[in-house]
Amino acid sequence: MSQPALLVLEDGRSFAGTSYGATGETYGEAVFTTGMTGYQETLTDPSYHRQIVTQTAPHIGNTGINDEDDESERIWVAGYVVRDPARVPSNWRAKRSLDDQLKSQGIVGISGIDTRALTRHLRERGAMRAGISTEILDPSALLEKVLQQAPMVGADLADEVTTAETYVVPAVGERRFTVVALDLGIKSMTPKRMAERGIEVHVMPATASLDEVLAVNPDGIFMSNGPGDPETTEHPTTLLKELLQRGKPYFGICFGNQVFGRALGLGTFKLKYGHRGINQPVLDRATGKVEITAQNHGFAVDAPIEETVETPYGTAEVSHVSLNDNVVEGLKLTGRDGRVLAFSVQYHPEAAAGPHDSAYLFDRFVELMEGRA
Ligand SMILES: NC(=O)CC[C@H](N)C(=O)O
Repeated sequence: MSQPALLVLEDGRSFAGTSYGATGETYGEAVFTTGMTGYQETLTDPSYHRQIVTQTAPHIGNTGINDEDDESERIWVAGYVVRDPARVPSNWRAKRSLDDQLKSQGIVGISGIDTRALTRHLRERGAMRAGISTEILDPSALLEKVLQQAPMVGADLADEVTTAETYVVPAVGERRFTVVALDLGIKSMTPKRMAERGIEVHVMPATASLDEVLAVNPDGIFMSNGPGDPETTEHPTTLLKELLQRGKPYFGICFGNQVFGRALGLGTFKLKYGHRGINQPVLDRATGKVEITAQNHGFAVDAPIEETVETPYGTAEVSHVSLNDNVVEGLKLTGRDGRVLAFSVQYHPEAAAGPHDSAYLFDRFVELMEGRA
């Protein structure tokens, strides 16, 4: 039997719908993603921790849940909003339905609401706190609880998603390089993309010390995607400064781009409603090429696009920009001899789910470690 559910946004707008997934109540930042496919990867991406995710694609759950596509060991979204869930999943890899998966992991969702109206509202007013409940069905009572929640600005969440212990993803074939990947909420596809290129990846907790990192004698350093406000990330930023000082090649993705920006002395800021989806156009300013990229970020680096920035480690510049709104999508650090020392992107070259236009960036990381970049 379908049970009623209520979604309330912090500005008082509310949507009445039907329970989807687990019953109960949940709170988080309401955001939307424009991915037409890849809901399994979205749900299990640790960067969505504490976010209530709305899918703009109206029909979700068609291919069920399989045993291969998880990006981590659990669903991380705080809540899930879909227009019209599939009643019967159908795919040769499907092991169970999305509804059952949400239920078994205790993820509260809502269906049957006008997700276009919700998305337009978030686009006009910005991402904001929200709550979903199957128990409190009075909008003003739920709103009261929404207003008690902590906002995303100022949220330091790496410790809540990072690995407890270091683990090693072995290189496929011959080991050519050793990389330390600081886990700020890493997606499982990222070390796989490196391993495919002969990189042995030591995935370390977000709290790993400089000594622990150097003990592995890494050829390169990587920092992952992850949830929360980059302005709160003190330890990874300090660690990265120390590693850049030592001339370690660096590659960062998403949160790793924001940490890199901060290590270079740049600021970060919250975007109105962020970039989430697998159809986001990005310009590579050096080549003039456009990539269609997978993205999931609510914050961005504040850097001058046309100018270079002198830093203690070299010259920094914006390498990639969003073609939708000119937001910084990549950074590059160059030494006095013109060689690239470190780089990062705000989007997801591991692209799970997503287009593979940006896979070349993992090759660029290899070239960086070979001293050829
Ligand atoms: N996917 C990510 O790494 C997101 C980074 C950061 N939490 C943001 O929202 O911008």
